[in-house]
Amino acid sequence: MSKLRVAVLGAKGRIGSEAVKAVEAAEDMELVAALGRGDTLETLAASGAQVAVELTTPDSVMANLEYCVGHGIHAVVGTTGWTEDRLEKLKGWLAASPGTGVLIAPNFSIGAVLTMKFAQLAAPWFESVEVVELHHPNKVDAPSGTATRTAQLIAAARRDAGTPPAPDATTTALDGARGANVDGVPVHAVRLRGLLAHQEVLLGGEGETLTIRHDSLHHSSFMPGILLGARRVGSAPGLTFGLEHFLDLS
Ligand SMILES: NC(=O)c1ccc[n+]([C@@H]2O[C@H](COP(=O)([O-])OP(=O)(O)OC[C@H]3O[C@@H](n4cnc5c(N)ncnc54)[C@H](O)[C@@H]3O)[C@@H](O)[C@H]2O)c1
Ligand SMILES: O=C(O)C1=N[C@H](C(=O)O)CCC1
Repeated sequence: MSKLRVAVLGAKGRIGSEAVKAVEAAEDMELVAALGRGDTLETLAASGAQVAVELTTPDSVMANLEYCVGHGIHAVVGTTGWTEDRLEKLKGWLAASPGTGVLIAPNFSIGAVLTMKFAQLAAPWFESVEVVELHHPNKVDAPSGTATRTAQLIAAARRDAGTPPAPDATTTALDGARGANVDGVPVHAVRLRGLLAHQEVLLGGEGETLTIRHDSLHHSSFMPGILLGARRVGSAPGLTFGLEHFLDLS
């Protein structure tokens, strides 16, 4: 059987370099290109890549995806920075390239995907909910893509269930003291040397609290999700947002 031809964008980065190793080690895949900043995207088409794994930076991801989708190359995207505007633009490119698939995964680790699922399930049952994400200090964006998505899913679950807003008597606060407001859910971002990627969802009700915590201790935690995404994305034309859709969790 022929191997899946995979390219990695952001190949010299923290997660990209790990993805290069994972693709090289996968028996059903061939690494056909490994691009860093400044390398020409034409290498992708010339290499015959079927899937591009996009692990660059929020300022690079759109141009890379425009090229991939325009050339019918499926993409598995871990890069953060997704706004409604960006998603609409991407959907426009995909509409013009029927058959091409893009998976955007705010987090490729199974534990983080399950954290989001558990948080969604628990959110309507507690008066209060806040998200704390903790990352390495080299991370350029805050809050994390995972925390933003988690808060959005929590907010949607509470809205669907008719849960009232969380109580909060704060009338005076230093800027930022109550975190960022993501769809009404406070999200707090910690940057600390020694950490990689961690998240807590704190839920509180009368006389009880529930804490859902996930820790990615090594970039290897993201690799099974990336490889799964690369294997599945070609059979999922259009945009898929969230690895859970390939895990049959939703
Ligand atoms: N979804 C997930 O599970 C997951 C996990 C970890 C990191 N991330 C995200 O992945 C992205 C990368 O994270 P990182 O920690 O590896 O960052 P990093 O800065 O270590 O790596 C990014 C790399 O991309 C390169 N790059 C920038 N523009 C490029 C371009 N146009 N073409 C090719 N390469 C380019 C940079 O030079 C750098 O080497 C971030 O957005 C991060 O939040 C996602
Ligand atoms: O290290 C990073 O940067 C990470 N980014 C993603 C995010 O913003 O959620 C996933 C976790 C690691």
